[in-house]
Amino acid sequence: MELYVIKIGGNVIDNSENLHHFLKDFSALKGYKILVHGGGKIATDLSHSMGIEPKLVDGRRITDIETLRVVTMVYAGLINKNIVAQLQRYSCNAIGLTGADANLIKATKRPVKDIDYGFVGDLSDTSVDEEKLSTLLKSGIVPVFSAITHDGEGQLLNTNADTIASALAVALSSLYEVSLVYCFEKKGVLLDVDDDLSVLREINTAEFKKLKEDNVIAGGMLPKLHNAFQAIEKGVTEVYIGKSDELQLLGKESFGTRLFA
Ligand SMILES: Nc1ncnc2c1ncn2[C@@H]1O[C@H](COP(=O)(O)OP(=O)(O)O)[C@@H](O)[C@H]1O
Ligand SMILES: CC(=O)N[C@@H](CCC(=O)OP(=O)(O)O)C(=O)O
Repeated sequence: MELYVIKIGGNVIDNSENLHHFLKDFSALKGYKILVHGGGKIATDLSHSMGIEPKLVDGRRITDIETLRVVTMVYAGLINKNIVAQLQRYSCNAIGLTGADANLIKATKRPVKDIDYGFVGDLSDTSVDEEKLSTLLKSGIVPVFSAITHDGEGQLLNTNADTIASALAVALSSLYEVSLVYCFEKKGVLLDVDDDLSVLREINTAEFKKLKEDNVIAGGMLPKLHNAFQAIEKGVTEVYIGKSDELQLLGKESFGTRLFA
């Protein structure tokens, strides 16, 4: 049985027109599906307006207790519930979740090494309860995960949404043929970040390494591809990175970049 795990990034969520276009196409996808959303840009903007200076290291947010409050409100509240309401409008019976709900994703607070990331959760191969998630899917419900997890001891944790999508895809690979799709505002992995026509239709691990060395791939694309390649190594059937308003092209050659081992 096939399952789509689709992640939508913060730049798309921040643009209501693009978000609606994406959610309409997501609703129209047939079969089992899970949506994972970020919202980093909105959390950053709101932090600024609350006088809390956002700090990110290699795309990961340093999450002190104040920041944890902001991201919980923004990701698990505002964004998650809006997305669920929009999906209901398109007759997609979604349920909005954090990892704490039904204990679906348990994380471990990142240990302090050179940097103290604060309340940031890391995932392991046993973090996801795939059996319980599968029960939800089989009852016709579409899970929508925000970037909030928990440690099982009462502590909420902020976890990168790309990582959550990858961990869900890997865990559910034992039960489904999983396609993991990262949707964002560009056409895929680009040779020139400002030119959508420069999209690479395929990349493998060796090419990724070379593109990294040549600084063709940078910023948020680095952890995204790292998560994506990990998913392939751990048994996910197919992984794509592509543009949020082209989801209807999924399964055709013209959608985004496909990753190979
Ligand atoms: N080679 C590349 N191809 C596409 N995007 C790239 C590339 N290198 C860097 N990027 C940047 O990575 C960003 C995506 O990462 P990020 O902002 O973390 O995504 P999201 O929040 O949607 O998960 C793009 O907006 C783009 O500016
Ligand atoms: C720990 C950590 O960095 N968490 C992320 C979670 C949100 C996210 O991943 O959002 P995008 O997909 O929009 O980047 C953050 O707070 O930015």
